[in-house]
Order: sequence, then C-alpha cells, then structure tokens
Amino acid sequence: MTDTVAEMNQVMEEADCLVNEQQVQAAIRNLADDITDRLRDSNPLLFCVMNGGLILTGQLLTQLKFPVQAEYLHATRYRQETTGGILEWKLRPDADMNGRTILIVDDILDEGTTLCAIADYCRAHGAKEVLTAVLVDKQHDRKAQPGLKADFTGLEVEDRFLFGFGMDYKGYWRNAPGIYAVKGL
Ligand SMILES: O=P(O)(O)OC[C@H]1O[C@H](OP(=O)(O)OP(=O)(O)O)[C@H](O)[C@@H]1O
Ligand code: HPA
Repeated sequence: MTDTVAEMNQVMEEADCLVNEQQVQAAIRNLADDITDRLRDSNPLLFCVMNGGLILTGQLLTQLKFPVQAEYLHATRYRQETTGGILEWKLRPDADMNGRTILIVDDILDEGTTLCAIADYCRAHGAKEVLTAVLVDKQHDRKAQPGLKADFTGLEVEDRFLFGFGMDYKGYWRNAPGIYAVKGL
C-alpha cells in the first residue's frame, strides 16, 4: 500500500460521519422535488460545477421530472488545501446563456466565493435568471456576502472540513457515501 492510500484509509477511520447515506439520499430527493416544482416550466440550462458537483448532479438529474439540458464548467479555489484561495477557471461554459434560466449545481456552499463568481459570470453572459443548488451549506459567519444562501439547499452542516458525496480531502474520498468531517479539522 502506498503512503497516500494508507493515510487516506486512516483519515476515513478517524473521521466523524455527520450525515449518513440514507440521510443524504433523502436530502437529494427533497432537492429534486423543490427544483422540479420551481423550474419544470422554465427550460433551465443546468451547469454542474466540476469536480465537486459531479455526484450531486448525477444523482439529482435522474430525479428531475422535466426535460433538462445539462452542461458542466470547472472553477476551483481549494486545490489540495483546506482553505480557499483565488478562484481559477479551468473550463468556462461555452453554451449560449442568453435569456436562459441557469441552475448551478455544486456540492458545497462554504464561503460562497465560487458560486457568486459563477453566477456573476452567467449574468454577464446574458442569463435571465441564475439559481443555485448545493448539497451542503456549511454553517459559519465567513460567507462572501452576509446571509448568503443557495436557492436550493440539501443539508446544513457544521463548520468542519468535510468530505464525501463529491467533496474531497486532498483530492481523495469524493466517493465516500455520506458526509464526513476530518478529525481535528
Ligand atoms: O464556497 P466556497 O468557499 O467558494 O467553496 C466551495 C467550492 O469549493 C470546492 O471546489 P474546489 O475549489 O475544491 O474545486 P474542486 O471541486 O475541483 O476540487 C467545492 O466543490 C465548491 O465548488
Ligand atoms: O469542507 C470542505 N470540504 C471539501 N471541499 C470544500 N470546499 C469548500 N469547503 C470544503
């Protein structure tokens, strides 16, 4: 076993499970119902925010009960760290957003810098309306704008460094089937 794999196995052994798989699945079902109620007649263009939004988007998409056009973009600011830095666009969307309702789907609203920047980008490129959906809203008072919220939130989770269901710790454990907090963080 490599040192990294051993370290990551230990991270999981020592982690606290904050939300189990069944609870996450229930939250995703609620998100899907709320989004369907709000957007079924809006012909929205959905953007998955890679990489973290991958798992939520995949699970959400099949539960949305209307025709959805889905694309992706990639913006990142944490890389292998547990605190965020400057936002780097790795892949900007090239879909035509003019006059469209946009739904941005991501794993977590932490400080909110990422979602605000993506929403600004969409509005600047002609979006009529930009809505955001996240699996997790981390509870703290360091939001990019006071009181910042997503339009659709699956779960509110305490202020720890999280992994699982799309969220990574040092690039690993996005695949963890629940929401976990790293020991000591
Ligand atoms: O609300 P914020 O404080 O801006 O943080 C949230 C963002 O951070 C994570 O992405 P990350 O930068 O780790 O990129 P990745 O998903 O490609 O790993 C996460 O997937 C969100 O996009
Ligand atoms: O707590 C977190 N975990 C993983 N990725 C993140 N990106 C922002 N906050 C987090």
